[in-house]
Amino acid sequence: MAAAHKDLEFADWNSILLTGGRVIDPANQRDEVADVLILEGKVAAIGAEAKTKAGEFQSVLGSVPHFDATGLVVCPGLIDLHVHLREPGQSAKETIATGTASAAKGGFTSIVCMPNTSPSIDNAGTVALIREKAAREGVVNVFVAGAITKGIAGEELASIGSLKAAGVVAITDDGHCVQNNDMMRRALEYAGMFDLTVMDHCQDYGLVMDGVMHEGYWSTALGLKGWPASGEEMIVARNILLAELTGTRVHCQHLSSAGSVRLIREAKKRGVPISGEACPHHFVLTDAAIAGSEQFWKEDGKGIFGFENGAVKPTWPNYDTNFKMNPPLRSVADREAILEGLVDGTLEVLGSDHAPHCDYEKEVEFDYAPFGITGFETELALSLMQLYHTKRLGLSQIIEKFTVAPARLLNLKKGTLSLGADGDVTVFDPDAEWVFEREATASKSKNSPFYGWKLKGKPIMTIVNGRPVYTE
Ligand SMILES: NC(=O)N[C@@H](CC(=O)O)C(=O)O
Ligand SMILES: [Zn+2]
Ligand SMILES: [Zn+2]
Repeated sequence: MAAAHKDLEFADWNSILLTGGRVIDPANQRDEVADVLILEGKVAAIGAEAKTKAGEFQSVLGSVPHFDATGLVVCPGLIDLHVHLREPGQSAKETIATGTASAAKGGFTSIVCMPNTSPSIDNAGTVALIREKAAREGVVNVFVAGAITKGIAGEELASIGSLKAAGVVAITDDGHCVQNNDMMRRALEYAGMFDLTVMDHCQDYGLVMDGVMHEGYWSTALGLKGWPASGEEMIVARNILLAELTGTRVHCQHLSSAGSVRLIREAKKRGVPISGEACPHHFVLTDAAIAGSEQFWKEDGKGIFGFENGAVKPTWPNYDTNFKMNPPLRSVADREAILEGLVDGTLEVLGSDHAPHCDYEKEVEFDYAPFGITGFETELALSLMQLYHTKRLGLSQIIEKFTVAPARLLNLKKGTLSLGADGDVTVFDPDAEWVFEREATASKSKNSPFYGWKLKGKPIMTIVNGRPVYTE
């Protein structure tokens, strides 16, 4: 692999020439070996003229840094539309600095942070605070999602117009879910007026109650309170009906169940403005992981993940709180349905739901641990493993779900390598094998279930506005 970049001091530059990589830009239906030139933060040339232009520029302003991307994929900077940065108020878990460093390490150039902070992002002042802080301390582009309701408490609508004016790219009560259907209807009507996407964490409180894992065989075997899939599907169905009623798009976040995929597939066929997102943990793991069941590890160990290498040992009962997230890991059938939804386009975007929590919070009984796991640094590899290395999808289709699809959903001027576009680029090796180590994560929190896993697919360079912010 090329190591030329190690000798260069990139920090002063916002121009770079990437040569010999496989350039995949789904927005422009491009998939070919080509050179890419970023000049002063913008995509300046792709193909034969990249070198010529770099030469011209060079003679005027000195040499343009060069990276040999032969054998690597060069694509528009990846976007993660569902992440928790924990500022303001929860900086023991994560900060904008550490969260964006982890994003860069995962290959992401743009991220959308959720409003369940302390205080929540339900007013223009807090939006401004985060945007200013992100501009100063963040290493990737940070877009902000505002709250639907004040304090994400579900009782009174937030000032949606002023949130939009302050620059939010969407609204959601993520972490919570607006239970009152009329309030959700009004939120959709306002959001429609302001041309703002509404994202929703789909959870019916009555059905879910104090459930901590998927309701099924394993919740019974482990003696843990179950959370039925219908607790998610009920709200997905509600969102479909309200999207239809109001004409405003609703994006259903972190879907985990077969029924949700089925509902969205059917609604889309009728032209309802609805969309869905999948997170790697839901299409890689199942609830049997919480039991540490032999069955789970054997079943998957035979497959692409190579647990037989001894990285992860089945232990019964496991109760590892790093397998606890909202919504929960579900059954094998649910996992398959999420994969099918990704393959047939029902679920058009991938997101991490990067949700950092401190060790002391997670190191308690399963019932008491907070929901959520970190995700930036394993997201690309797990997606490639479950979708590309298993031949379910091609690279271009996967990259689409990480670039142009989320950009379109949120009206972001990102996600393409069109001439003149922002110079955000991700360079990755789809075949590189590596082990995810706890000591290596750039996140402030360590709550991942994937340590010790042998992964395949690795970000090599993350470029934001022409500047490498991460190099392998
Ligand atoms: N997903 C999670 O399990 N946790 C998220 C909240 C959320 O995304 O709903 C968190 O903020 O910790
Ligand atoms: Zn959520
Ligand atoms: Zn979330």
